[in-house]
Amino acid sequence: MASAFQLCGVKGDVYVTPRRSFDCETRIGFAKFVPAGLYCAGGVVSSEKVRSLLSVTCKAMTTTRSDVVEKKNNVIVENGENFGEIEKSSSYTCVMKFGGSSVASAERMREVAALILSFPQERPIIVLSAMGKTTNKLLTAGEKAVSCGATNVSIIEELDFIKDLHLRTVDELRVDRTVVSKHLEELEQLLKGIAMIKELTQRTKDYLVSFGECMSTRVFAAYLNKIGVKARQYDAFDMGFITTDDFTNADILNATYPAVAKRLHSDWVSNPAIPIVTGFLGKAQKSCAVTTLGRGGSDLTATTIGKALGLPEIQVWKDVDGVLTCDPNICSQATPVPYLTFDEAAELAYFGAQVLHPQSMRPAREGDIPVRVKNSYNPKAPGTLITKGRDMSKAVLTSIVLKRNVTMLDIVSTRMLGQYGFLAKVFSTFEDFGISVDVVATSEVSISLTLDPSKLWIREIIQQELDHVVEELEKIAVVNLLKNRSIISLIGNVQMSSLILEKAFRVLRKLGITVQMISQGASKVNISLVVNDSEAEQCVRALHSVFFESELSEL
Ligand SMILES: Nc1ncnc2c1ncn2[C@@H]1O[C@H](COP(=O)(O)OP(=O)(O)O)[C@@H](O)[C@H]1O
Ligand SMILES: N[C@@H](CC(=O)OP(=O)(O)O)C(=O)O
Repeated sequence: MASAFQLCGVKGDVYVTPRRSFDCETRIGFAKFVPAGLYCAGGVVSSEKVRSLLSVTCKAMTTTRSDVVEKKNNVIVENGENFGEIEKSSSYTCVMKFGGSSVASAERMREVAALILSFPQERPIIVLSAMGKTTNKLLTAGEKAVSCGATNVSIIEELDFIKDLHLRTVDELRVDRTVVSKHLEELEQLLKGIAMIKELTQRTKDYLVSFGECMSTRVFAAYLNKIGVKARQYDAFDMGFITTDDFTNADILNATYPAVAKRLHSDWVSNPAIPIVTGFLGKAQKSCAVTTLGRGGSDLTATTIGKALGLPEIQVWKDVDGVLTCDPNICSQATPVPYLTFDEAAELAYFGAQVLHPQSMRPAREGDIPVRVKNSYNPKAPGTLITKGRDMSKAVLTSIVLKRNVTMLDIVSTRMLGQYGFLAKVFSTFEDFGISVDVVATSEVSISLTLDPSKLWIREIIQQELDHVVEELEKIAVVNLLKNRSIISLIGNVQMSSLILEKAFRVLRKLGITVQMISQGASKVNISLVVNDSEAEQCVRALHSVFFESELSEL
């Protein structure tokens, strides 16, 4: 049965008093991570939930109203009812993912270790990406190997860079070089193999880039063990991450959840150690080869583990103060967004905000596990908390996202088919060619749509596929293919769509921009506008000023 509480906390403390009000399960976690100062939140949570969360998250509990909830010798009593012993959770309390920039050097790894240890009440699972730009360097090395000849592999600049980075890091951390030396040798052998067969398949690409995460996690685990913190390295492809065989963009299969939970639980029970897991990687269900989850896929690794273990919180540590109102590389004035819903975050990620992997919100939403986006360079910043719901009554616009280099198709029916037949034929054509569609706007006899560029990254195939699609559609329609377009997504409260559109179009009219397509999805959190690539950044900056930079909001 649900009981009513108000929770106020400083780090490590939770005060519980009676109150009605909103869902606060996630705010308990918030109190936990505010490094200094007071935070208050009210909420309705079940007694059971409070008990389990407190047991996990709080070092100490202090009561402000001892008649309601108190802690006596580790026993929670609520309104006189005894809920029994507060049990420390037997295994993990959260998952913490650190991206490439967070573990880019020995110094950064030391800082991340210190950061993890600054939460002594946590028993985290750590997910790491490859160090810095290692993934890009590996891909470039692979492409160079295709044409450089087997005898020239050792002089590929990127291979040198990767060797130097990892050897320098282990030396600086004073861990044994053997931690990475075998992988570095194998990497060179692999590049020689690619050079000999003069081909870099999608499957080989995945195996190639896996060296990045395999090495960063080994280095970090060795460092933790060296400083006396027991850690255990895991390759995701050997610990239960089962995926489709879609190399370079594999989907995680449901069998992953029980397999990962079982492995992590049983290892903890038999020999507790902090797990250090490779992000981004999996094992293909059919071929058993190493797969990757798409660029930025370590976020998805983290949320998958969070769901598998039903953890109270998933943390993704980045190099920015959370999800921002816009890409800071486009708008230097972008500011952190304190709260987001899973839907908003998913839409934002899908429509191109690099900060989160497009699929990463799915496991968190399914498991209803709060995701906190934090800055490993600035841990005191509150970051962004992503949950199922938030107070939208005052929300207008949350964030502006830009997706560049999009291909758009205008398809006008020649009326050879009826309306239903026309729409069905158009979409079945895309299905037949395995091309996914992003934004759609339709009228009775015409459709405008954009194609998802992430699915179209092998250039030669794109053109060929597009030619076939157009050829097929021209049997029933006049087709106009428009390249170099951008989607500007306005993520926010679509209940306010009239206000958002009024403001947005005022700005765009002032700039003399023609919007070529507009779409408001059923998700109710996103309005998408399509403009020319060449005008897009200027539009985004102007929209950002009008919505987020108050002194210019009268534009
Ligand atoms: N809306 C946004 N909010 C925050 N960061 C964004 C946004 N859009 C783009 N970015 C970029 O995403 C980067 C963080 O994502 P990413 O590089 O994948 O992090 P990591 O490698 O640490 O996981 C930031 O440095 C920033 O440049
Ligand atoms: N290393 C992989 C996976 C990843 O998630 O990286 P990051 O967390 O640095 O975005 C990539 O670069 O895509």
